Amino acid sequence: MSRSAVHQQSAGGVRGRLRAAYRTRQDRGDRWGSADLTGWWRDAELLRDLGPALAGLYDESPTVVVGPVSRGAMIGALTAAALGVGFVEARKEIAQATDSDRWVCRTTGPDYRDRNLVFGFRRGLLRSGDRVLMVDDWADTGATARTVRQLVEDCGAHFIGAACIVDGLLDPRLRHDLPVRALLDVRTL
Ligand SMILES: O=P(O)(O)OC[C@H]1O[C@H](OP(=O)(O)OP(=O)(O)O)[C@H](O)[C@@H]1O
Ligand SMILES: Nc1ncnc2[nH]cnc12
Repeated sequence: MSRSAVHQQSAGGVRGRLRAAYRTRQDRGDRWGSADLTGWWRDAELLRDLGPALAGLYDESPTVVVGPVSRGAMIGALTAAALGVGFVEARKEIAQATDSDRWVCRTTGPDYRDRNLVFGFRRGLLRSGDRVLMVDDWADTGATARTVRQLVEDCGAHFIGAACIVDGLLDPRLRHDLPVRALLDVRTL
């Protein structure tokens, strides 16, 4: 059985527990409400099991994990620890320390809140031979995942794909094209 097939079996329990701990916060008259993910991080067993479950979404072994701040960085670090590889934050504030401190930066297309955000990290954190797994909690427009993919490719590294907790992709083609894999489909929450 492949690595992802083995992991997918054990991820079955994680999926059920994620659904049970998820809440939509909604006032009367509010059509959509907002997603409350805090229960996922508050549950010690879920927190322990999330990294291995996300790590198992792809068979290809990464050499490094990249996670966009803030929630992508938190669960990205859990996933990197489960895989035994290092972790790179994709930061929203570019904090170049000196003129010689080279960063790679890219601006997203409109994200789920219609923002164009600048993401980046120190150029030296990725090598051209790296195989990179991106981790995030949620994919919606895919703008964040697309931008991280560009940053990885700017470094000459290989983008394996995005491993997310929730697939809420508005454009289903991105699932294959980026690619994006997730533990939960938004319609099952
Ligand atoms: O597919 P997209 O439309 O790009 O949306 C996905 C991004 O949106 C959320 O981040 P958010 O900006 O809410 O940041 P946070 O993790 O700091 O809360 C989420 O963590 C993803 O990074
Ligand atoms: N609808 C949503 N709820 C919470 N986080 C998100 N990130 C992107 N879309 C989101």
